[in-house]
Amino acid sequence: MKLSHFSSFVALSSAEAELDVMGITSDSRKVEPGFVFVAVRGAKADGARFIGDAVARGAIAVIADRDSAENLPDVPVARVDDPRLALAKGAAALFGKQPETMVAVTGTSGKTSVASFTRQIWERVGHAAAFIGTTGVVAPGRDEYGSLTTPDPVALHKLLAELADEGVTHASMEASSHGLDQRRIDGVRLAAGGFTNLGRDHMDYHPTVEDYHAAKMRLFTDLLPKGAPAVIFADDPWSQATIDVAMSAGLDVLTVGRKGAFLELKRVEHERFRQRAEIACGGTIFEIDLPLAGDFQVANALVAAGLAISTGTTPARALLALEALKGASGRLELVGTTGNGAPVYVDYAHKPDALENVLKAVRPFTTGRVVVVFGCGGDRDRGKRPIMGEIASRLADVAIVTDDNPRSEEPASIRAAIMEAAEGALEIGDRRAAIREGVAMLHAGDTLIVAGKGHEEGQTVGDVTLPFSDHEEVRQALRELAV
Ligand SMILES: CC(=O)N[C@H]1[C@@H](OP(=O)(O)OP(=O)(O)OC[C@H]2O[C@@H](n3ccc(=O)[nH]c3=O)[C@H](O)[C@@H]2O)O[C@H](CO)[C@@H](O)[C@@H]1O[C@H](C)C(=O)N[C@@H](C)C(=O)N[C@H](CCC(=O)O)C(=O)O
Ligand SMILES: Nc1ncnc2c1ncn2[C@@H]1O[C@H](COP(=O)(O)OP(=O)(O)OP(=O)(O)O)[C@@H](O)[C@H]1O
Ligand SMILES: N[C@H](CCC[C@H](N)C(=O)O)C(=O)O
Ligand SMILES: [Mg+2]
Repeated sequence: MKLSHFSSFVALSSAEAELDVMGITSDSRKVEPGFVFVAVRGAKADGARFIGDAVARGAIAVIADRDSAENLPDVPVARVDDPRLALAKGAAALFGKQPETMVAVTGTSGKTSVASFTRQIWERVGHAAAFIGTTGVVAPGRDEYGSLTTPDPVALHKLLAELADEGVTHASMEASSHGLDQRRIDGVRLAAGGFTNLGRDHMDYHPTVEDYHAAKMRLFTDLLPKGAPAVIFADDPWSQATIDVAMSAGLDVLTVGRKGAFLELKRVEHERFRQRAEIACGGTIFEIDLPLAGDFQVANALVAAGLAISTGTTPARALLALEALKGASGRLELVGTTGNGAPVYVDYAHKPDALENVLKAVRPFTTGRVVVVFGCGGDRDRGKRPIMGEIASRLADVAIVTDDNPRSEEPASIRAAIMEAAEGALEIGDRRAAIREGVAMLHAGDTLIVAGKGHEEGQTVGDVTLPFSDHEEVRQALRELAV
């Protein structure tokens, strides 16, 4: 491809426009001959420092910040206001294809669930559909474990082009606040966007909750074309602010939930492992049997149905498809029950609102005690630790505080920060031992939630990620208890 394909977002001389581009990256270590290197300022380093390295490895052109003051190398350097945006646009131009209908969902909690549900609805109605998010990539013939919630633009556009080549026509993805802030999806052509809710998260990255909300709002203000559908959960404290932003951006605002106008939740009857919902859409009432536990899953299902309907699926087919939904791995997932019938769930609540919701969700079906095993990640928002400690001790009968990816931090000090506000909690650092203790104490009528790691397959201590699965540990503990 000629560099001239980049001319809509970088100024190029006629000689530069004729250069052949073989690839694009913001990581000098990944540069191969013929690549364009984009120097971005990161959280840890300034990419401009690596321009020399990139050129030595064969970069034929560099895109950099207007004010990066590095010595200029012997290749053309295009100056832009926003190198991350240029990276996203460049990756989109270079890979050139994506599934025709794509939606993105943002919000503090529920993104993985909504994006997964949307894919399942599309699949059910006969589309070749993909999911891209925290748990990885799911598409016809693919089920891959993931790392970032929103992949970096180069990985993302490479994947989207592969999916399009494989015949995938529909894709739903998660838009994390990091991803939106870092322009990771600015090159994606989106048909619709979704919003679930806003709570405390990533306060290590965003200075204030307003800044965090604004980062999420880029989906509506900067990424969706005017008139595109914005499916917004209506019952969250941040719903109105989000609706206002989407309205001002000229989007077609479709609200869902008890206060929803597009999909109105009229009534829900909860059972332990399923719920029956009455949903009004365009004057018709649909009665839907949702095979999932947890109030919040009704909200997630409504946002997903809204996304599917607003991109062409009929309401009847989209809502009927909810009856066959499977929960995303590790989201209030029933992994087993003890001999005396106490259920054990694995859940991904690693932030305050999620923990609060999941503990409240199981209470109505717990005649005995709610037991929770949880921790907080190292090198992440420290402020959430006592908040989650307080929530666990208030909403669970037994809280066991353990380790969850301590990373570079001292595990005991993370636990101490949680314990400070977790009155009466037990502290068992070793997560395996904590899960065994939680399982062993269950009586008939109790419920155990193992929270924080969900689908994860490792425990990161220092720089090392050791294999670890809450699913596997729960199964093992249940087996041991049975003998
Ligand atoms: C804080 C953060 O978001 N960092 C992401 C960001 O890195 P960065 O730009 O800040 O990188 P940096 O290390 O400061 O380096 C600056 C630049 O110099 C380059 N460099 C560096 C060294 C070198 O030798 N040569 C070189 O060119 C780097 O490639 C980079 O372009 O951009 C990178 C490429 O997209 C990401 O891989 C990286 O994610 C890190 C690994 C990460 O842990 N991110 C997490 C916090 C994250 O993004 N989480 C969200 C939300 C999760 C959720 O709640 O669901 C997600 O979407 O996953
Ligand atoms: N709509 C919701 N409202 C509140 N809590 C929710 C909601 N949906 C899910 N949760 C809780 O949040 C956890 C994570 O859910 P999910 O993975 O769908 O969200 P996410 O936004 O993708 O999270 P992450 O940003 O961590 O990837 C669940 O295990 C559950 O505890
Ligand atoms: N995407 C989130 C996931 C956190 C999961 C939890 N298990 C932890 O390690 O803190 C993050 O990287 O902050
Ligand atoms: Mg997610």
